[in-house]
Amino acid sequence: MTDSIDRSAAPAGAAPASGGAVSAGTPKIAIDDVTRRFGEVTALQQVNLSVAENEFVSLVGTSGCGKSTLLSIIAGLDAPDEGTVTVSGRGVTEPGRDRGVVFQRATLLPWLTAQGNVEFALRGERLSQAERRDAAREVLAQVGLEGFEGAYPSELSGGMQQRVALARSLSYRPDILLMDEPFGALDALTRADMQRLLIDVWERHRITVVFVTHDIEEAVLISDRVVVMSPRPGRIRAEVPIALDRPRGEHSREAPEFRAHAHDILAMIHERAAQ
Ligand SMILES: Nc1ncnc2c1ncn2[C@@H]1O[C@H](COP(=O)(O)OP(=O)(O)OP(=O)(O)O)[C@@H](O)[C@H]1O
Repeated sequence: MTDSIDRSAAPAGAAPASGGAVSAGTPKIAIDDVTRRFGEVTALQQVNLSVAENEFVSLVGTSGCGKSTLLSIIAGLDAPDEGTVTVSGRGVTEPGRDRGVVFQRATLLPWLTAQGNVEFALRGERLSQAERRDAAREVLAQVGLEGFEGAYPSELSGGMQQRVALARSLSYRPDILLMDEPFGALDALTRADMQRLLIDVWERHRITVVFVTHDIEEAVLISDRVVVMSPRPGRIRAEVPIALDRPRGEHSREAPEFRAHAHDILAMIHERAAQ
């Protein structure tokens, strides 16, 4: 559990860190008292977090506060030493096609085209070759890659490669998208394009997203809720519901609430880092 000092220190507008109480209804993702240690390092200590269906939640915090570890545990790529994670009411023990994962590097298969990479992800589905081809084309079009189906990864820019990675994860229609700094390696303009794309995809698919980022403005722009983590040991410091109208876009940055949220979250991170 988050300690009482953390709760009382949360600025106005920040909900105290908590378990299932924040999200209404049955949580899509429930993280209960999760602890993960790597030798002497406690990457996560008794972390509690609920994510509602269709919610967009970002994890922010200084380097080493356990964001990637938490995401890996939800993905089933890592397991907690203590505590439980459930997705749609079922305990997570391994990766599954209900959860798509997008990392900072696109990790595409270099010998396959964009189309081939998406089709490869669909190989486990019961689809005819024609259905697989059509499904891949459709999802590539959704991420703005119409006309680039035949391009190989080496022929695509970093942003386009990330679009293919996103298409690949969306192709098998997961309930949940887990994204670890997916735009971290992109230049500022491409990053802004990708943020717009992700907002569009999320609004269209109404998928549940957990998104790790170092960029606080990015988190505020796209999230329903920003979870602020603190390091050594990794814990949830506060949960900040983002009071910005949707649909979001560049105009959202002009809203006074945008500045206020970004300011508050930055203050929380720095305050903790200085301790
Ligand atoms: N496989 C591992 N073996 C040993 N230590 C690990 C391992 N994975 C993570 N850690 C440690 O656990 C802590 C949390 O790491 P994690 O990568 O989850 O943090 P993070 O918040 O995602 O950091 P960053 O923002 O730099 O990616 C760090 O101290 C890290 O060194």
